[in-house]
Amino acid sequence: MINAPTIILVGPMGAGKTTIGRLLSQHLGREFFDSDRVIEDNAGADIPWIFEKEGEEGFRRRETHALQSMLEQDLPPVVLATGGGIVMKEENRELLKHQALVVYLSASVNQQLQRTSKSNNRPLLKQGNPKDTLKRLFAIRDPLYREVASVVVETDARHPKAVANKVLDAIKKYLKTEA
Ligand SMILES: Nc1ncnc2c1ncn2[C@@H]1O[C@H](COP(=O)(O)OP(=O)(O)OP(=O)(O)O)[C@@H](O)[C@H]1O
Ligand SMILES: O=C(O)C1=C[C@@H](O)[C@@H](O)[C@H](O)C1
Ligand SMILES: [Mg+2]
Repeated sequence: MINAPTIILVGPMGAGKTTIGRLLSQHLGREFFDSDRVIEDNAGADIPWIFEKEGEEGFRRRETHALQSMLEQDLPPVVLATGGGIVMKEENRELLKHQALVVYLSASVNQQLQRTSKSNNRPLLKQGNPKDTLKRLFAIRDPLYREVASVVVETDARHPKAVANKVLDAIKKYLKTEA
């Protein structure tokens, strides 16, 4: 068991934040949350519906609200997976940097493309060519993920369990250097 604050996973669509977050929470005996699910539960609607009715701007407002309310609650430390665009707002980045231990799960654009190709629930990948979109988002967001993260873990060509173990090792190493 490790004595870490709330662990927040950031990274692009298909990096595996939801998948790895769930594995980490099981390993650590912590509760698991996913900001995308919290937004959907609060809205009583799914993400494609929110994008359609309220635009990306409406979704981002809901995302900030979900992040704030998760971090403001006096919960024991949890594992929180976030949506790929959480780093786009400066106020979110400030919350992430100061209120949690942030792990950036990185993945190449080809790997992101492969992992997102089977599902239909990411509205940003429904407009135009998904590979071009992922490339464009990567160029904007990679520096922002790095800005907020204490730990960066590369996920390409690794089984989810191997990624989760790598994250745990990286967190332990980080906490030792911080002590
Ligand atoms: N390390 C991995 N190896 C193989 N497949 C993976 C790995 N990590 C995740 N996947 C698969 O990739 C798909 C996307 O993963 P996941 O939903 O966890 O990504 P995400 O980062 O949460 O994306 P989003 O930002 O859209 O929420 C899932 O089908 C998952 O099973
Ligand atoms: O990368 C993004 O901007 C997004 C990623 C998903 O997790 C969802 O939060 C939503 O589809 C937007
Ligand atoms: Mg997810």
